[in-house]
Amino acid sequence: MTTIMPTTTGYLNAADAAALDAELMSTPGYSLEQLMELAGLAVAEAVYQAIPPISERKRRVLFLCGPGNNGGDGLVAARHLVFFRQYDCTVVYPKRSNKPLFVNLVQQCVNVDIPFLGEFPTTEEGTIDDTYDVIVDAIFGFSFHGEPREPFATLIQRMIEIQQQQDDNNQVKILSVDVPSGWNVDEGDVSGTGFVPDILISLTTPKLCSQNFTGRHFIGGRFLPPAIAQKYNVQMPPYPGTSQVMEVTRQHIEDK
Ligand SMILES: NC(=O)C1=CN([C@@H]2O[C@H](COP(=O)(O)OP(=O)(O)OC[C@H]3O[C@@H](n4cnc5c(N)ncnc54)[C@H](O)[C@@H]3O)[C@@H](O)[C@H]2O)[C@@H](O)CC1
Ligand SMILES: [K+]
Repeated sequence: MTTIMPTTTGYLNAADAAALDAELMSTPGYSLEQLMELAGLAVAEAVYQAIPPISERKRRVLFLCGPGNNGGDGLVAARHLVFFRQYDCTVVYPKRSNKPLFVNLVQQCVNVDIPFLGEFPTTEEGTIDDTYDVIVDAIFGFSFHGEPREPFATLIQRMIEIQQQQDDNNQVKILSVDVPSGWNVDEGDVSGTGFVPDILISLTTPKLCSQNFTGRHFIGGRFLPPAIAQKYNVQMPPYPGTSQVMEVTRQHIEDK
């Protein structure tokens, strides 16, 4: 893991995360397409670092994509991982947005032969398919509130079932994008789903819910202008070289 200096980020609550996002896209600023492309590239890079390629075969990656921009980050990441070459990606995208941005992102995935499913894949015997190396949870991000509704509640339940049926080796890793889906953005798993990902990639800066997260934690989103960072009292981590992500520890995040 890269060691970082104690110049690092704090935690953002849901309201500030949404305000920061809006500010990034205020005029003149970034477009949503730009930010999503960079966010998705960071997610792909985090997958690559956490579950690196192996020589025997391609890694299998299952993306669970929700109805909003968190799901869009997943669509972008799936495409980038295919271009990284050692990964086979499958996308579960049950509630497709008809906005042009999302229609295009889906088509870009189809163009690189990524299969799309409407629900969590099962085996020929009808059991849950747990033969993936990694599941990317891109269901809900910082705009999630309340209790998860269907069909996404079932997707979250499937991730929990896969974790429960694994032995200590934990073959299938689960990587959540920005917020573990089903968690309250400020308070964490208050509805008691029991879902805890192995890996989290926080975009721009960690959200409050990740304060007690003890798994591997990456930060991505290398696009924060200094004035906005200062306004929200957050800092970009010192990303190494050309990397879009940086792995951090809880202490790094809190040592402001
Ligand atoms: N600031 C950043 O760094 C960027 C953030 N992006 C991503 O955008 C995300 C936020 O995107 P959005 O604001 O679109 O929101 P989300 O993707 O968090 O989710 C919103 C969607 O979920 C639905 N929803 C909310 N609560 C629900 C519930 N209880 N049951 C079922 N459905 C529910 C809403 O109706 C809406 O369709 C971030 O978390 C991040 O992943 C990137 O795409 C762009 C850059
Ligand atoms: K998520």
